[in-house]
Amino acid sequence: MKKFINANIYGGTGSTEILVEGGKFKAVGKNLGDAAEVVDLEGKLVLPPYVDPHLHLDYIFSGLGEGNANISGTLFEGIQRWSDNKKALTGEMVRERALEGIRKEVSHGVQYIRTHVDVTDPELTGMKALLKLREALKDIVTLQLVAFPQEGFFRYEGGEALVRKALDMGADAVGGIPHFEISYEHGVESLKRIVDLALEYDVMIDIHCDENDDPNSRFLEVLNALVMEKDYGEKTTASHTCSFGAVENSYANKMMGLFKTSKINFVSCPTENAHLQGRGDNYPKRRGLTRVKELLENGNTVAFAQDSIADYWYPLGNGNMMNILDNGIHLAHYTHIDEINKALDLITVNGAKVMRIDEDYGGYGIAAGKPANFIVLDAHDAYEAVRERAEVLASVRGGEYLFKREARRNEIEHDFSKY
Ligand SMILES: O=c1cc[nH]c(=O)[nH]1
Repeated sequence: MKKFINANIYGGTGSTEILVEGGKFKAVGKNLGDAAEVVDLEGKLVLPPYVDPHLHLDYIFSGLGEGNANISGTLFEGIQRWSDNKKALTGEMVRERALEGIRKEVSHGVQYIRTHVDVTDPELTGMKALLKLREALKDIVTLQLVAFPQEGFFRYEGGEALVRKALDMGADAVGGIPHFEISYEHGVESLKRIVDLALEYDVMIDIHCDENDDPNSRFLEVLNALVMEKDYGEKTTASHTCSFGAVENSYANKMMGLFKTSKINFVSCPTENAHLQGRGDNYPKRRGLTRVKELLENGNTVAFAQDSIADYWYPLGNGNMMNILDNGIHLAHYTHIDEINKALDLITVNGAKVMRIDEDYGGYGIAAGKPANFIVLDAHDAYEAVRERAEVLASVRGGEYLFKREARRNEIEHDFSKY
């Protein structure tokens, strides 16, 4: 039995001690009694592990070594360049890239990743490699795989059959990209078939949806209607939905009521979409984000995600979810003190809801009976953590350290008090 004392547990329960046994939380509270090993957390903030609910592990570093890998900085150039490049893709390349991406994310406190895997490839190279890693790495990180037809469910010849094949192989969710199909009708039809597939295979849905600035791009409306009718909103995620940040309020207000009914989830990728969107604008220039704050106020789950690391869509990124959060709350004006105090939800519990970790993966959160997975930040409360973009000092999985490091924040030696 191991006891962690002097913890400041995120969410304000007032509990300061955590008892761990057999890889699970045995108790969370105060004065919990003796344990063979006692770890003093010195009042640091303890929270469930970071969740990255949207990452392209098969693309990571594909854009490195090419200078500016995407000259226009647009989604469409990214897709074209990837399409050209992926012809040379091997399983070993995917394995190496994904492992490096996972290593980075885990070193920043992530323990749960939903990765979209491009299945518009007759060999399904990415899916095969990532299925192996999902199993091999399960004690370190939970990987959830989305069968994602990057070049189109219909637009890519045989796309639909490849999505089905990936589901047969064991993908956890089905994806789509209706705004990239060749017409609005094709996009709508792709969504209908994707929802049917999800019901047939009993898997979650995660759609790259309206990743553009076009206020008339209405695939979110269609997706929402389809899953609302089937009562499947809680198992569905609309990713990106950038165009919803460009629509008129009168339309958005109508949709908010429907989202409330369907309970559909949203994933926003603040750094990626600030980079990719607004490229056709002069000034004023759109921010590229969906209506994060308003959707949260509406009661829908919204989570932030990294999306890309040095690939054909985005030249930066390092798997640090605190960086994503910092960018996201600025771009979304989620900066009232009450919002900052709960902003960590966007990279923890909200992502966990999107991935259904509590329901389908044995539990998420710091409570008795759940897997003893948590992280410790170099801060004493949530406000300090977000303001300082606090570093992750430790990541614990199944009660054991994945890593532990010394705080670096105050490492400067100079004595400023003398001035
Ligand atoms: O943002 C992204 C990244 C990869 N692929 C997409 O379609 N969109």
